Amino acid sequence: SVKKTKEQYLSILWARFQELACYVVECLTKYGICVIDKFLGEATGQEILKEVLQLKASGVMRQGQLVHGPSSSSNKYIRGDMITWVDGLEPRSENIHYLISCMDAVVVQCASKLKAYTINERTKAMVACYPGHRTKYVRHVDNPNGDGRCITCIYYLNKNWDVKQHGGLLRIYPEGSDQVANIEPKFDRLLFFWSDRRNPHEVEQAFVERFAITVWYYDAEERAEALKRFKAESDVTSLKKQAVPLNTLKKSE
Ligand SMILES: O=C(O)CCC(=O)Nc1cc2ccccc2cn1
Ligand SMILES: [Mn+2]
Repeated sequence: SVKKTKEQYLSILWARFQELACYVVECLTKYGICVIDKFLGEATGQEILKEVLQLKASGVMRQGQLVHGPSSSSNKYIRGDMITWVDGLEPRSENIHYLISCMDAVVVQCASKLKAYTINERTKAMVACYPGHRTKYVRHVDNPNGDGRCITCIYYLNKNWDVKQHGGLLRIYPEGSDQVANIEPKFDRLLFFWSDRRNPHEVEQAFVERFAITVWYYDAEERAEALKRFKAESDVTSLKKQAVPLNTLKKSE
């Protein structure tokens, strides 16, 4: 019956995410970075790309604002990405929602193996487009001051990407090492890295459109600390609003 096959499908998916999680935890622990290729397969990746292109066509994507900078023309020389935040429940976003659920399913399995963290929340998904014409993102740290984010998870959507022609290479400079990680923003590629000062990174100038979907996962303890600190400084509800509990593919579902 259909129900049977759906349950079988989900249990196969769940077993695969358990396997992936072991690899992710091993890589993160050893290198602080982990790349998984062919995460969802050609067809699903294609559907997600279609939904992202629709988002772009709908005009909701805005110039990425610097966290602490006024919006000025110089921004595009610091970060040229156009972004929009989605929770995947928007109309015509079923495949983006599926991607986020799969990211959550892998991270939930990792969480139980990452003793140093308690990961139970994440941001919404940030859909980013570098419009090309030499837009880039200067070297930065995602979470330099302990705002609670511990893992950055990026899914790339760029078919037949060739860095030599198209640019857009993500370069990560792991702290304390003279090695640089050069990550090509390849289609259906999933990337994890620690969000803190261990992983300064930059996006080299892109000559053609470059799409990615990013989710940041919170460590409960660091997040609680940050909220306490922010309570003194600003309206905490805005920060509270940003956190989403992980929507995992329940085994029983
Ligand atoms: O697309 C990539 O390969 C990575 C791009 C990247 O680092 N994006 C990014 C985007 C951000 C948006 C808001 C706040 C912090 C942010 C930090 N990093
Ligand atoms: Mn970043």
